[in-house]
Amino acid sequence: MNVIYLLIRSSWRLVAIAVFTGLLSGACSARLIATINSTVSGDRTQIWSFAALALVVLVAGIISQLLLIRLSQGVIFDLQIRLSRRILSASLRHLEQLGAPRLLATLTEDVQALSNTVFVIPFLCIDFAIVVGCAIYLGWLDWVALLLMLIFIFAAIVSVKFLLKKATYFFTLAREEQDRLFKQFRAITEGIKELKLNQQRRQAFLTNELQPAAGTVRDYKVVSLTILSVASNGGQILFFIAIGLLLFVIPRLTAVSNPVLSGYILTLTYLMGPVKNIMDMLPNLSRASVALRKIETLGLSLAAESESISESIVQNDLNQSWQHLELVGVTHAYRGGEKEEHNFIFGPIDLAFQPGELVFLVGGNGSGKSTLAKLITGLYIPEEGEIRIDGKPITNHNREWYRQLFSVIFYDFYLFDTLLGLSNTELEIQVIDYLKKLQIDHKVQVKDGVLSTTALSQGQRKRLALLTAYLEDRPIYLFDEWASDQDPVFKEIFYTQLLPELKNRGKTVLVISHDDRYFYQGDRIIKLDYGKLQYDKHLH
Ligand SMILES: Nc1ncnc2c1ncn2[C@@H]1O[C@H](COP(=O)(O)OP(=O)(O)OP(=O)(O)O)[C@@H](O)[C@H]1O
Repeated sequence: MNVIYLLIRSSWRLVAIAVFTGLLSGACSARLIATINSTVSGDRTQIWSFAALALVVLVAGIISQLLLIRLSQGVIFDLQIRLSRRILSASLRHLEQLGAPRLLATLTEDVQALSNTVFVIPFLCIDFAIVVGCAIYLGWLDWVALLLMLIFIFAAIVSVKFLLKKATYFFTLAREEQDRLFKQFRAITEGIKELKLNQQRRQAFLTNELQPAAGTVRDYKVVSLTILSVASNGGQILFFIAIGLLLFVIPRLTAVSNPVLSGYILTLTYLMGPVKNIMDMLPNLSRASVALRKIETLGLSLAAESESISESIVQNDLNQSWQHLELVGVTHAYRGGEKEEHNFIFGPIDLAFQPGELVFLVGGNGSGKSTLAKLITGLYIPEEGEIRIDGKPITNHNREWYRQLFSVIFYDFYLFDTLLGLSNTELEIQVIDYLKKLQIDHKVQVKDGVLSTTALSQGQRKRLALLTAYLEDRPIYLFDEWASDQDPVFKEIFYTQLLPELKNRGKTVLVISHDDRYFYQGDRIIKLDYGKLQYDKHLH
C-alpha cells in the first residue's frame, strides 16, 4: 500500500482522474455483464447500448492505464534521480561507512523491485474497479448476495493481510541478506583473477561465503513466497466457496429467480480473472513495500548525513585566487569498533601552504597520507579544528567552492570516458597537446569530448587521469602515488619535468610519494607517522 501512497504523493490529481476513469471502466464492465445477463434471460437489448458500454469500458480503461503508466514511470524516474542526488550530496565518510554493496543493492535491486510493481499497478487498479463494479451489480441483483460477498471479501482481506505481514517479514530478512550477497557478487567481479588463480580460495569462497549468503536469501524467499502462495490460493478458495454458496445454498434458503442466479454466476465467473490478478500481485506488493522501506531508510540516512551544499554557491563565486591555505588543529577519526586499537585517530595537525609550492607528502603505509589528502581537499570534514583559506574558515557554506580549487588523482581514481564538465573552445587542441606530452597520443584519441578507449594499462589510465587534471586547470594539484605505476622513463619525466612545470605555472602541487630519489625537486617534505606530523621540512 506504501507503493500506492507513493503514487498519490507524486500527483493526487492524476491518481484521482485515473481512479475515476478506472472505476468508470469497472462500473461499465459490470453494467455490460448485467446487459448480457438480461439479454440472455430474454430481455430486448439495443445493440448500440451494448456497443456504447463496450466502448466506454475500453476507452476509460485505456485512459486510466495510460495515466497511471505515465505517473508510475515518472515516480520511478524521480526516485532514481533523487536517490542518486542524495548519494552525491552525502558526506564521503558516510558513504564509505555504508559501503558500495549496500548502495548498489538499493540502486539496482530495490529500485527494480519497486519498478516491477509500479508497472502493474495500473492493471491492478482496473481489476480492482471491476471487482467494485461487479459487487455493486450483485447488490443490485440481490442484497443478500452482496452481503455474502462483502463478508467473504472482509474475511479474505483479514486473512490475507495477516499472511501478508508474515510474508513481508521474511522478505525483509531476505532483503537484509541481499546486501551481504551483493558484497559477494562484488568479490566475484573485482576479485575474479585472484579467484581463478587459486582453486582452494575459489572453493572456500563458494562454499563459505557465496553459498551461505545466497542460501539464506533463498530460504527466506521460499518461506515468504510459500506464505504468499497460501494467501493467494486461500483468497481464491474463499472465492469459490462464495460461488458454491450462491449456487447451492442461497437458492435453498430464499427464493432466487433464474435470471438473478445466472446473473450471480456470470458476474462471479467474470470476476475470477481480476481476482486472480489481484492475488497474483501480492508477492510484488510485498516485495515492493520492503524495497520502498529500504530505499527510504537509505534515503533518510543519506539525507541525515547530507553536506547541505548548495550548487549555486559555485556559480556565484568563481574567484579561485588564494594566498594562504591553513589546517588548524585538524583531526579525523576512523572508528572501527568497541576496541580502542581498531580506531585510527588522525591529527591534530597544523599545516600551511602557499601558491607555487611543490610539496612531497611522505610516510609509511597507513600513516595517514590519503586521509590528509581527503581532509585538505575538503572531502572529509574535520572533526575538530578547521581549514582556512586566506583566514576564512571553510564551512558548509563555502565548501563546494573550496573543492573546486583542487585537481586530484587519488590512488583509487575513477576514469570517466567522457570529458565531463569541460567545455572551453580550445579543448580539442589542448587535448591533442597533452596526449602528446603524456606520450599516449598513439593509443587514445578524443572526439567530441569522448575518449576513444579506456581499456588501457594502469599506467596509461593514470596518464589519462592526468590529462583530465591538466584540462581542469585548477590552482592546486594533488597526486596520490601517481607515479607508482609509471615506467622509469616516464617516472623521471613526471618528477623532473611535469611537476616543476606545474609549479612554474604558479600551481601548488602536493605529491604523495615513496620515490625519495626525486624529493630534491620539492620545496618541502611533510612526513606523517601514525596520523601525526613527524616533520615539515623546507628544502630551499
Ligand atoms: N575508509 C576507512 N575506514 C576505516 N579506516 C580507514 C579507512 N581508510 C583508512 N583507514 C585507516 O586509516 C589509516 C590511515 O590510512 P591512509 O589511507 O590515510 O594511509 P596512507 O598513509 O595513505 O597509506 P598507504 O601508503 O598505504 O596508502 C590506516 O591505518 C587505515 O586503517
